[in-house]
Order: sequence, then C-alpha cells, then structure tokens
Amino acid sequence: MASDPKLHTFDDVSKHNKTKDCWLILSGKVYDVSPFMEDHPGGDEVLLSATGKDATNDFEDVGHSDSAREMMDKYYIGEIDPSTVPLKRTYVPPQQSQYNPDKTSEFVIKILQFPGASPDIGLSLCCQKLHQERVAPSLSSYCTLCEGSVSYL
Ligand code: HEM
Repeated sequence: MASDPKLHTFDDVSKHNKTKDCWLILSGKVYDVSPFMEDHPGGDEVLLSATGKDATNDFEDVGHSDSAREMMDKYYIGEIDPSTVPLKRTYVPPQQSQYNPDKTSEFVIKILQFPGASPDIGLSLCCQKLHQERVAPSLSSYCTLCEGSVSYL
C-alpha cells in the first residue's frame, strides 16, 4: 500500500531558499530542486526568486514544455499543507487626496512664470480644472469647455 505523501508547512518550505537548498511550491506540490539548480535552463536565480511563495504562476508563465513537466517527478518531495499558506494580500488603494485649490493656484502661477510662456495664453480656473486656451487674458470670459463664466489669471 502506498504511503501518504509527506505534508509540509509553508514556513518549513520557505526556509529552503538557498542555491544548494531550494524548495518550490508548484500546484500544491513541493519540489526539492537543489540538485537541479546548476542545470536548470532558465538559471538558478529564477528558481531562488520562486521560493517562499506559490510559484505556480511563475512556472506556467514561462510555458514549460512537457519534458520539463516530466522532469518534475524527480524532485517531488510531498504536498503543501494548504492551511499553512498565508492568505493572499488584497490591494487597498491609497485614499485620494482632497483637492486643494491653493496648490493649483501655485501651480498656475508657476506655469505663467515659466520662461518663454506665450503671453497670449490665458489659464482659466473654471470648474477648478486647468483649461488652457489661446485667448488674450482678460478679467473675465466665457469658457467653452465648462460653459461658464471664468476668470483668467
Ligand atoms: C521543478 C521545477 C522546474 C523544472 C523541472 C524546470 C525545468 C525547465 C526546463 C527543462 C526548461 C527548458 C525549457 C523547457 O523545456 O520548457 C526550463 C526553462 C526555464 N524555466 Fe524552468 N523549471 C522549473 C521551475 C521553474 C520556475 C519555478 C521558474 C520561475 C519562473 C522557471 C523559469 C524558467 C525559465 C525563465 C526558463 C527559460 C525559458 C527560456 O529561456 O525559453 N522554471 N525550465
């Protein structure tokens, strides 16, 4: 009767992350690829960078051949205990910073002060967007983009 495969914890597998001691997790299985490091056609560095995580996607992205997949049996040493694998982190986007009209004014002034800036470009502050139009600056005007009355700097 075949014995049950050895169950490895994620932390235990992750400790094997050196050139002469390298274990990988691929599709729930654990491989000790230490004897293969020098011979791996993709080099040893990619194997090292695939330690300490589920490397299935990295392995599949390369598009390994059938013969590469057959070779894997030689290095199989057991299964990963799924309950020990850390949950995937979800990306939480940083909070949008609040719009600060003062900063925009500073920005507009900087543009206007930019050497070589054409004197016939007026920058409107309508809708708090920076619409740039080739108009002669005047105190107030009508913005065709926002369809509203605006002031030009
Ligand atoms: C037990 C695990 C692995 C075995 C037996 C293995 C075997 C092989 C073999 C035989 C090749 C030659 C091309 C082919 O026949 O597909 C290859 C290429 C390659 N492998 Fe792996 N590999 C393993 C894991 C990995 C992992 C985890 C990575 C991580 C990204 C990786 C990255 C690469 C790369 C970048 C190449 C070169 C592809 C190219 O230049 O076309 N391999 N591997």
